[in-house]
Amino acid sequence: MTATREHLSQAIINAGRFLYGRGWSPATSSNYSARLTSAEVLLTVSGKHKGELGMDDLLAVDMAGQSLEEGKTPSAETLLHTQLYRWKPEIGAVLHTHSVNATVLSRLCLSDSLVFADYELQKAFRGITTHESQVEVPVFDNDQDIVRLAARVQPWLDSHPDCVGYLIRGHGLYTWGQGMQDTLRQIEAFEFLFECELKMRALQAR
Ligand SMILES: CSC[C@@H](O)[C@@H](O)C(=O)COP(=O)(O)O
Ligand SMILES: [Zn+2]
Repeated sequence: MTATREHLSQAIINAGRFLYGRGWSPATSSNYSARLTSAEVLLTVSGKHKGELGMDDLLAVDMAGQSLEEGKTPSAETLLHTQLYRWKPEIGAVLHTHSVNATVLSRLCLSDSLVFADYELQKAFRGITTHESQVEVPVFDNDQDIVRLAARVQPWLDSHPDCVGYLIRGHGLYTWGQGMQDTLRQIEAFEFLFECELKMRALQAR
């Protein structure tokens, strides 16, 4: 195993323990990846418990999402990862989670996107320097056909080069960053904003 692969594998395993511990990757849900080279991505295999990942629970895929390792099945959502690495060469890690708050908020949102504004924590996202900004998060309808879902995500990415993440309705969150630490910070920031938004809505409904 190369030093890069070993290092990235450990980063993914650690991320899984953290995200499962926070309750954001329950019941084998979620998938995680990191860029190995310009042509290959290290990704979780399908169906494993994400709090108990081992070195063997990761595999390399090419940028078309094809497995490069016999006997291992890549995540069912591989294409949603590889499309992000193809979209921006600076992306080094992608995390997909299934928190309760992401699931509930995405179901409450009847429009095509959520907009966060006036939260100081927006500055946790790459490129944002003030609360006086807007973070728009698109919400795509869920689809078991991942090719079709990826095809609906792509035009949004192409027309929103500053997009920092998206929700899939009733399903979960995708976000990305230059490295695993950036991406974990964005997951935490999203989860904070989702919880604030749900609390605000609950109080306003009284
Ligand atoms: C346990 S249900 C969640 C899955 O359907 C899927 O959405 C998911 O996130 C994990 O799929 P996986 O194939 O293990 O990467
Ligand atoms: Zn999922």
